[in-house]
Amino acid sequence: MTSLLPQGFRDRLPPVADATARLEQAVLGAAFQHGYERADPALAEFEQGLAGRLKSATAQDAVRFVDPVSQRTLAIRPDITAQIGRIAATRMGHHPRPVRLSYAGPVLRLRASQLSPERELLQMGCELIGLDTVAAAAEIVGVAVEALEAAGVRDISIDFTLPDLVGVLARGPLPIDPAQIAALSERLDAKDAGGVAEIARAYLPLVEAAGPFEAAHHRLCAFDAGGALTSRLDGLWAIAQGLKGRVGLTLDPTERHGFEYQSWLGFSIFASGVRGEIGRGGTYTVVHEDGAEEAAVGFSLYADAIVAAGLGEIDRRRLFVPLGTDPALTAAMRKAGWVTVAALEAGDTPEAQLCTHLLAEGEPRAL
Ligand SMILES: N[C@@H](Cc1c[nH]c[nH+]1)C(=O)O
Repeated sequence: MTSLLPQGFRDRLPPVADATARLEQAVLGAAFQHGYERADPALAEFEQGLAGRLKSATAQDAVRFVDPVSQRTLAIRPDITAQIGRIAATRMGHHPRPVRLSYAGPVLRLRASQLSPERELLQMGCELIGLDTVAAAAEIVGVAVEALEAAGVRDISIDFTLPDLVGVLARGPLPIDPAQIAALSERLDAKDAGGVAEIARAYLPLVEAAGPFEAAHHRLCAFDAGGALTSRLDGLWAIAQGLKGRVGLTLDPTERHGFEYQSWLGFSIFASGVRGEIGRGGTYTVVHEDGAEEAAVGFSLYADAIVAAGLGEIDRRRLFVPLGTDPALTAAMRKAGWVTVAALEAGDTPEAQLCTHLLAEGEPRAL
């Protein structure tokens, strides 16, 4: 046997599994305090219901199978956001707007991305359905930051992007052949100046626009000759002002990676010491059963990257309780917050039980 699990899958063992559960609790606890109540969508659902739920979402990266019971194709969720959209549009369709929901659970990807080899990930987040205003987006970004802070993550930075930027410019002040929008977006995302120039020279300043937030924002404002981007740029500025000094802020207006269905606003979340992003979010459109569209905004965090970097982890203190100790004393220790590990045999040792402390003469002693 070469490996126990397929590529991209792994078991979470102690202390990682506990750290992950604590992280989830801290994040959802912070969200709950902002009025985001938890929804727990199904692990799999009809592929049709999932694929078309968010406007502009292309064929999802979902693992599919034919359900022997319904004889229909089911998809295992690759992203919980679309499921929350479905719930808000259907069973909670009559709920007053905006609807605020949180979630946490495993998602499954057909293929791993270049950046992360994992195919099963723990995704957690919040979605606000019914609004995609500056106030709504500012709340969502603020909750994401607060949730991460509550989980012990420090040195957070946020990279904003304008996912529909090229489309807006192409349909407005800087027209290009609609068939070339995708190619142009790709080259801008790759910062391929030569490739951009081949399609439309007018877009070249966007290659240079990325960087620290304020400077990048000024460059974009100067570029925005026709005023087509004014409302987006003003909104972005207002959102960033609320975070200034608290988190690092950058702006990369043509970043497209991972932003498939987001509309006017997108953002990636980073933390120092973690390779790659730990979360993403933005505004998007939920499509109802009757075709009606509804604005929304949300964020998702990926727990494994955070835990792997040792962030969000709490001290692992374990108190070894020798054989024959009064159970009432052990119970009092737990009440005082200790993790107690009882010896069950005479030869047992604190070392064997990975303990950091020993209960001796009624007191915990550090080892
Ligand atoms: N679910 C998206 C992020 C998102 C949440 N809400 C809106 N966007 C992702 O994981 O990339």
